[in-house]
Amino acid sequence: MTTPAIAANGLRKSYGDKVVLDGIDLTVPEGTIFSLLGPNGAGKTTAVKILSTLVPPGPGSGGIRVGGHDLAADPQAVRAAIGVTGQFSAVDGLITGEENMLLMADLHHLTRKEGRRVAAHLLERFDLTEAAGKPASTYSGGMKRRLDIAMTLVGAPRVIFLDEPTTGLDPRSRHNMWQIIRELVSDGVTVFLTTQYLEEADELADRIAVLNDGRIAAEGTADQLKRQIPGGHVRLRFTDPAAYRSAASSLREVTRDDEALALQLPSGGTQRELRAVLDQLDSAGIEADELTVHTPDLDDVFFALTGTDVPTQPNQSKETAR
Ligand SMILES: Nc1ncnc2c1ncn2[C@@H]1O[C@H](COP(=O)(O)OP(=O)(O)OP(=O)(O)O)[C@@H](O)[C@H]1O
Repeated sequence: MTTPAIAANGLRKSYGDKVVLDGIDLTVPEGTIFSLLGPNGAGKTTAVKILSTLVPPGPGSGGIRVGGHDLAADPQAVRAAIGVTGQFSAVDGLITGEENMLLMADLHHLTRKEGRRVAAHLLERFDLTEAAGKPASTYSGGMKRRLDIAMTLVGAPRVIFLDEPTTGLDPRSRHNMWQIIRELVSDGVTVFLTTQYLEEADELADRIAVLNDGRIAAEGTADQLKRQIPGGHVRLRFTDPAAYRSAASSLREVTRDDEALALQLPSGGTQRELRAVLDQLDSAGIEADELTVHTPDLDDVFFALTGTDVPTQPNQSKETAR
């Protein structure tokens, strides 16, 4: 097995009396996307700051290795192996996109010629060549995020921390950013992603951890997390109130929504379970006007594990119409 890109044991951090991280373990294999989810204030940014050497871990934390280096013994080597973008953007609005890139090249001690080559290549890759000569303050939100990532890549990091990279972006820019993140990973980079958008974690992450009350409440692939919680059901909708009432009284274990003339029957969503529901409806002579299958999604997981409201979501269909 290869060495993980990130391995943290018993990560702890408190601010005053407030315990933010209460001993969490994180392991991220190389070349994968790991997503840390959690409600506002759960400690996601704190975890990123510790792993990227911006703040020290709390006393009692176990060992932390990032990019193959021990964070306590060799923070310099960790810094050289990582890139961080997100809530604390490095983009300087007063200078142009290209000047921002060249500044990064200087910081990484590239020669003038090499700096220009790398900057031009990355500006092109992130579709910023045309805007390269304009002050970054004139860029749209999506362009600034792209510039920020391009600047991070000047140092050719092997591990990238993306702290809420798409917050505030419109759907098209969000999808562009997802594509960029996928390309980074296909180049072998490891991505540690924090996000408020469950759809984003579902789309991108190989593994997801849900942070709540200072601890990891659950960890796994999106599918594994969804399987951990109940919530699958079949929903039947009627237009005729009499048909609705008759179905409601002849079916067992249903949840009624009298206003919408809809009934909900628990069902795991497998073909076998769905067939059982259909057989039950046939034998009771029930014909609904609409039947939809609902399988638990990450919203349900988040709600079940953190007991908080689901964060703001882009439009997301929870129902699979049949
Ligand atoms: N420097 C600090 N001093 C005191 N408290 C802090 C400091 N930094 C963070 N906190 C507190 O630690 C908790 C976790 O903050 P953090 O920013 O890590 O959360 P988060 O999960 O990233 O939240 P969000 O999604 O809102 O960005 C919060 O209650 C925050 O107020």
